[in-house]
Parts: sequence; structure tokens; C-alpha cells
Amino acid sequence: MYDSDLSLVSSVSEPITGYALGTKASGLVEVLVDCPGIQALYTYNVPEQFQLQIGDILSVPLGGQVVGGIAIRFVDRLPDSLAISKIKDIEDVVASGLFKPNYWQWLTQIADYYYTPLIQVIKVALPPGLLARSHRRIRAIADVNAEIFVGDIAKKILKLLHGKSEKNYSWQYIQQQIPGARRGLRELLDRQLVESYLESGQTQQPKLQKAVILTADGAAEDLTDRQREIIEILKQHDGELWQSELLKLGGTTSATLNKIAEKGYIAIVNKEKLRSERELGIFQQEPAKLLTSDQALALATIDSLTGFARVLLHGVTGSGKTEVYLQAIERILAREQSVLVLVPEIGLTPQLTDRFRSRFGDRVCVYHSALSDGERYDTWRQMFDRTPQIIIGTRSAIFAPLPNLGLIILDEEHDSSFKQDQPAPTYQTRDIANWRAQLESCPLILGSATPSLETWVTITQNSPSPPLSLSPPLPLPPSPNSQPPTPNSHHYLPLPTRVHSRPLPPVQIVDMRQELKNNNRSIFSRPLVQALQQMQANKQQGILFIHRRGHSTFVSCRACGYVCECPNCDVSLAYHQPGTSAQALLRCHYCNHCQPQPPRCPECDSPYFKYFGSGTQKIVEELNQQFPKLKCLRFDSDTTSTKGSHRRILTAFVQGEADLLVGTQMLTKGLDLPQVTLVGVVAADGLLHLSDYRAAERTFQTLTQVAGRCGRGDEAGRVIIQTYNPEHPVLAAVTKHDYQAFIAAELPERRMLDYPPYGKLILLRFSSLDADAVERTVTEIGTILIEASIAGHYEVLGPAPATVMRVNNRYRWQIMLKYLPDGSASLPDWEVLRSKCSNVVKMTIDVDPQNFL
Ligand SMILES: Nc1ncnc2c1ncn2[C@@H]1O[C@H](COP(=O)(O)OP(=O)(O)OP(=O)(O)O)[C@@H](O)[C@H]1O
Ligand SMILES: [Zn+2]
Ligand SMILES: [Zn+2]
Repeated sequence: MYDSDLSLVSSVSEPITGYALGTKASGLVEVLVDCPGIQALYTYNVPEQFQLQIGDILSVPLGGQVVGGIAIRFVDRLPDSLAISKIKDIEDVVASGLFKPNYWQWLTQIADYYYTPLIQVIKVALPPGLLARSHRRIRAIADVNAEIFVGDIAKKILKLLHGKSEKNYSWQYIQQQIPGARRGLRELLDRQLVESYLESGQTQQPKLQKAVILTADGAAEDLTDRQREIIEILKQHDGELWQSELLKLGGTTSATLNKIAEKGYIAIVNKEKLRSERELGIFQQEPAKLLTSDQALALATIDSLTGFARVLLHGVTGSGKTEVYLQAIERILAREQSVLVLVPEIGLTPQLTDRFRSRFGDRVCVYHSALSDGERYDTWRQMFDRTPQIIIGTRSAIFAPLPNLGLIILDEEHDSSFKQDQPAPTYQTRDIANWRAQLESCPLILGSATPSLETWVTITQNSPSPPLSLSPPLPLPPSPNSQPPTPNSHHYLPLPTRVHSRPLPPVQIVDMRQELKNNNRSIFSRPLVQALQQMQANKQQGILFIHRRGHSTFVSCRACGYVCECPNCDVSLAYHQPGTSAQALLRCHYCNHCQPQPPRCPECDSPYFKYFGSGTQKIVEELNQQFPKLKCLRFDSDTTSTKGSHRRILTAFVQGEADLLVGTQMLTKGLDLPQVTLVGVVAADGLLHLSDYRAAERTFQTLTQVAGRCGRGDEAGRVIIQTYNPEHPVLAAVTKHDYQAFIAAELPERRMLDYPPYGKLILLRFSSLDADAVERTVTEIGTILIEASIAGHYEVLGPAPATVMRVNNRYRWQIMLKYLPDGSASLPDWEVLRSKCSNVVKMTIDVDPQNFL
């Protein structure tokens, strides 16, 4: 091992053919090194004395330093540009077995499928600074007499270590004290006189907090009634609570606690409080519910699964899918395994996590990308503990490196937020979860009232007892990365009715053209007005849903027609009124540019503006005018932008502080509010007219989900959908809650045009600050692709400018490739295409795209 120029000895090693995973005694290994400014894969030699496993934490030499790294994969040859003599040895294996080798195999699979360099997948998967936060320490493990057999520098190190009672120092300190310490350390490590280990860094000192622990039991006579009550509360929480929570629950003071402690019944100790959202049990324990027969049938199948299986839990809204998850999880935990639960949006999770916590207490842990780095890091450390646990999170939680995964659940699996549009890898959580379940040999449960067509087709064509499929099956070859389904690995589990046989709410379609003919110019139809009045008279609650696209509201000058536009993008600015007193803002939904609403028109100085569109704010204003006594709460991105605001608004609503919850998309997802009896949809038209091939599917899913929010309690619900397109076939399926009818109409259309789930799509996105450069590039690449497409058996759509061409001053173009997944297509070499992009044009590859804006 020697030091020389960094660029000579190591190389970013993408891509090398012929790599292997698993354990290997010696050879070449690619290591993810982590030091400020660099995060890349470098190749190292593994000396014979190491039994290296993929995923091991290493220390490796890098440009004169020793840094942390993770062994990513074994390679059997070097890139041509690198000579074997230039390769350095790894220095040490610091921690072994934290990651399972198949975790890295899975990341490699993702990199391959999404045409993304492995390093970019790793960046998405690992919390930032995982290694930088960890410091290397050295500890003496042998008797001091061993000194006589080693060289001078090694002797000095041993002496230093033995001079301290704990016999350990940080590697950094040792290097400061002893010049050339590295050579000595190598010798000591080789002769196993010292060991090196990782310790979390200074910046990540564990947070300590006071916890109260029950130490003695019995109704002792020396306690007052008040003190006994507090002991009782502790008992109900398994004898341990954070002091702050006990003070709250017991309505008591720390002085009282100190008195009980003095009498020896409790101990107040400093405990590490992990910066995860895991809390010690302030939730009332809730027992498992008695299952309905459909739920019991579904659970029985899930329980019987051994090894990999893909399960579709197709339950209508309010059918009790969550209860099935909870009871399935209980059995997995009993087998000492952990569970991953993925949900679409974090706005959903307060209610859902509450339900999980009241069943499983502090074994539930919330993980999502909005956590701070410290919180993410802590959650990771705790996963490595191996205690069986439940991680609930949004799509990035699929990367949680749980060592003993027993089940993965995707709730609301149809939801578009499970797809990452950017940055690369543009993964579909549903698919990568499927691969992970295969590698882990555990079941994957996909739950929805409105399954995605992809899931429906895959399950129904492979399930041993397929549901009545209304269209003749067409073989759908598995995606390149998945293994062919083994018999009985796919299961369709229906929950066709709501719990307690509650009916699904009747859905009424209101023709807004007719309203106009009858001289009703309001945004509320007469049936909706009546329903709102009735709801208020009966002291019931309702939900009003507004489908809002980013630029649906805008401001225009009444005198000259001037429209405020974003300086960076080709869109008008949307109007926001954060609160009644706050200043009105204009915001761009593409680049987030924000400016105050000007008091006068910048063109003609007129003070009069007209406000177009119907955002939640405007609807609430209208409601206040028409129904002065109706109390409304807004539930949209303006009102839920601060931490905890979702929970605050929902709690206020549940406590009856408002009659109507007015909001956007986030209302449609999984809310379970039994007191809601009315759901209104202000205009279905925005949904119906979305301009991509999924418009019908999205409309059906959104409207069915929002309709499903009512009538979940003892009182029956009703749904009113306003539209200018009452004859639209999707609306007919929504009215009858008829998923099968929707599928029967939609699948043949997709097949006819070779759209997913039958065909496959790859979207190439190009962007540049230079409008001419990007246009020239896409034209050239488009020509190449079109020429190659016949021999390659794929179809080229475009090049075309993106719907909004300029965003954040970047000009955007797209080319779409469409092909059949039957193996006949031979796709272009992406690197050749990329080489056609000058350095001012960026090209990204979106595999299985969902967002075409
Ligand atoms: N077996 C049962 N007995 C009594 N109540 C139940 C049972 N199962 C579920 N519930 C209750 O029924 C309600 C609806 O259940 P849940 O929210 O799980 O439905 P869901 O299928 O997830 O609906 P959605 O798809 O609309 O979110 C909940 O309040 C739940 O507590
Ligand atoms: Zn004007
Ligand atoms: Zn903008």
C-alpha cells in the first residue's frame, strides 16, 4: 500500500462487467467512500486475511487519508485505464453484517432497470453522511507484553492505548500523537493486537431525556392516593414513560415524581432519545378487532404464505384493509421479523400511524424524506438493532435496510406518489418493492380500492383463483428484472363490502350545463346547495373536493387584460391568500417563484384585478357568502405547509370545530372520519381532461376514493359530483362503484394503443438554459431514434416540447419510446445518445413514466 495521486490509484468504476455478490476471501472490491466533497465508487484490493462481505463497513486509504467506506460489490477485473499495481489494499473491516448482501444486489438491480449509475441509487438509498458521521476508534485487545514482538511505531501505539483505562482512542488522536502511525496500526491489526470500530460522531451525540421507570410494585402504604395513581399509569405503559409524558398523563409535577423516587418506587434516569418520531407509548392500547368473514379469509391466506408472494388486497373504501394489515403484522412480529408499510403521503400518516401505534406502541417508527438528517440517521441506527419493528413511511422508506424483513405493505398502491419523477433513479416503488420481496423471500401486499391497471393485470393473470376478469387475458411478460412468477405466488384477496355491511354511498352526477340554463351562475349547483343545507341542519359534517392543477388560478387586470406571469417559466402565477389578514401572494407552481400581488397593474396602472379559477381559498370565500353560518376549514398545500398542521386541522375537524373540510387531492387519501356524511366534488372536468393516457384511470381512482370518504360511520352518506360532461363513461363507473366495468372499458383501449400495462414506455427528457441548443440536440437524437426504430422494434413519439416548455428558465423537450415487453425490442444505447448532448443539454431517462408535464 502506498500513497500517490488520488486520480491515479482509484477510479469511478461505472460500469464494469462481471461482478459478483456475496462473501469473498480476496480479490477486487468496489467501495463507496465517503469524505467531504467526494462520494463515489473506488476499486480496492482485498488482502487475503480479510473475510469480506458485501455491505461491510470498511476503512480505506484515499489520497493520504483513511476514510470510511462500504463494500458495494466484488469485481473480477479492472477498467482498462487502471493498472493492478495502482490498486490499494483496504485497510480494515470495521463493522460486518450491518447490511445484508442482497440489499446491494437489489440496489444494483434498480440501477440496471432505471439506467442509472449505481452511485446515484446509493445516494437515494442511504441517509446523507452515514459514514461521515461515524468515527473510527482503535482499542487494544491484547496484553501489554505483546509489545516486544512488534515494531517501534506499533509499540508506541500500544503504549498509548494501554495508558488509558478504557484502552481506546480515536484514530485521529492516535495519528496526531504518533507520526507515521498508520504503518504501526497495520501491523497491530494484522497480528490482532488491536481492533478498530466505528463510533457515531460528535455531531450526532445521542439526545438524552428523562425517563421514569417503575422499580417496585405493590400497593404500598407509604404512598398517597395521588402517588399510587401515578404508579398505576406507569404500570399501564409497561412500567416506563418519558417524564414529560408522565407529567402530562398524570397531571402531576416533577416534585411529586421526585418524592415517589425517594421512596424507591420509581427511578428517574437519563435515556437516549432517538431523534426518530418513535415515542414511548402515550397511545391507549387498542385490541385487535373481530374480523368480518372477508377480512378473516384474506388474513388466513396472508398467514399461510411462506416466502415470496404478491398479494392484491382489493377492498372497497371502508372495507377494513387497515385491520387486515394490523393483524397480519402482529404475526410477523411474533416471528421476530420486521415490517415495512409504505403510504402515499405524509399528510395521511398522522391518522394511520396513530392506529398503528395504538396497536403496536413504540415498535412503530416513522421514516420519510422530510425528517432532518439527524432523525434519519437515528432511525437507521435503530434499524440495525434487529429488534422486530414496523417502519411506516413514504416512498423513500422502501430503502430502509431492515435486517430481518418479513412483510412489505403498500397501502393505496395505485397512488401516483409512489413513482419518483426526478432525480434518477425514476423508480416505481411498487416494482422495486416487488424485487425486494423476491430477494427477501417475503410477501408483498398491495392494498387499494382502485388498484392500478398494472397490478390488476399482473395479479389476475398469475393468480391461482383469478377474479372474474371481464376481458380475455393477454399474456403480459414479466419485466426484465423480475423472475417469472412461481405457481401460487400471486393472490387476489377481495373485500367486496364495507365493514358492518354499511352501504357504499349513492353518487349523484349534476349537469352544470343544465344549471347554467336554469340561470344558476354560482359554482354550487342547486342539489349541492340543498345537500349542504341539509347537512348543516342535521349537524353532520362534509368534505368538499376541488381538483386543482398548479396554474388553475390566475390574476388578470380588468382594464387591459394583463396576466401576471412567472419570470422564469411559461405559466401564469397562481393566486394565494395564506390567511384573511396576510398579504396575497402570487406563486409559480413550477419553480416556486413567489412575489406579492402588485397593488396596481404593471402595464396600465389600473387598481382593479379579476381573479380567475377556483382554488380552495376562492371556494371558501364563496361558501362564506352563500352560507354565512357554515364553518369551513381549508385542507390544502397552503394550510398544511408547517409541521404538524395536517394533524391540527384534522383534529379540529374531528372535534366538530367546522362543518366542512374544503381541500384538494390530499383529502382523497385514506381519511377515515366516521362522522362525514356528504362529499361534494366541485368540478370533475379538470380531471377528465388531463392530457395523458392515464386520465381515465386517474379520474376513476380519485373520484372513487373521494366518494369513499363518506358514510363510514353509522349514518349513511351521499356524494354529489358536478360536471359539464355528465355522459363521460368513467363517471358512470364511479356512480356504480364499479371497478370491473371501468377495467372492462379501459383495458381494451390500452391494448389497442400498446400503452401500459401491455406496452412499455421510456420518456427521454431534455432540458437546457439554451433554447436553440436543446432543440438542435433533440432534433438530432430524434432522427437517430426514428431511423433505428424499425430494426429496434420500438415506436418513437416526438420530439416535442414539454407541455410547459420553459420552467425555471430551462427549455424542455421530450421524446417517448414505446415498445412491447415481449423481448423483441432492442433499445438504443443510452450512452451513445447522451454523448450527442453537449454539456449545456441535460438528458434524463424516465423508465415507466407517469408524469408527462
Ligand atoms: N372487523 C372490524 N370490525 C369493526 N370495525 C372495523 C373492522 N375492520 C375495520 N373496522 C373499522 O372500519 C373503518 C374502515 O376501515 P379502514 O379505514 O381500514 O378501511 P379501508 O379499507 O382502509 O378504507 P379506505 O380504502 O377507504 O382507506 C375503520 O374505522 C376501522 O376501524
Ligand atoms: Zn392593466
Ligand atoms: Zn416559475
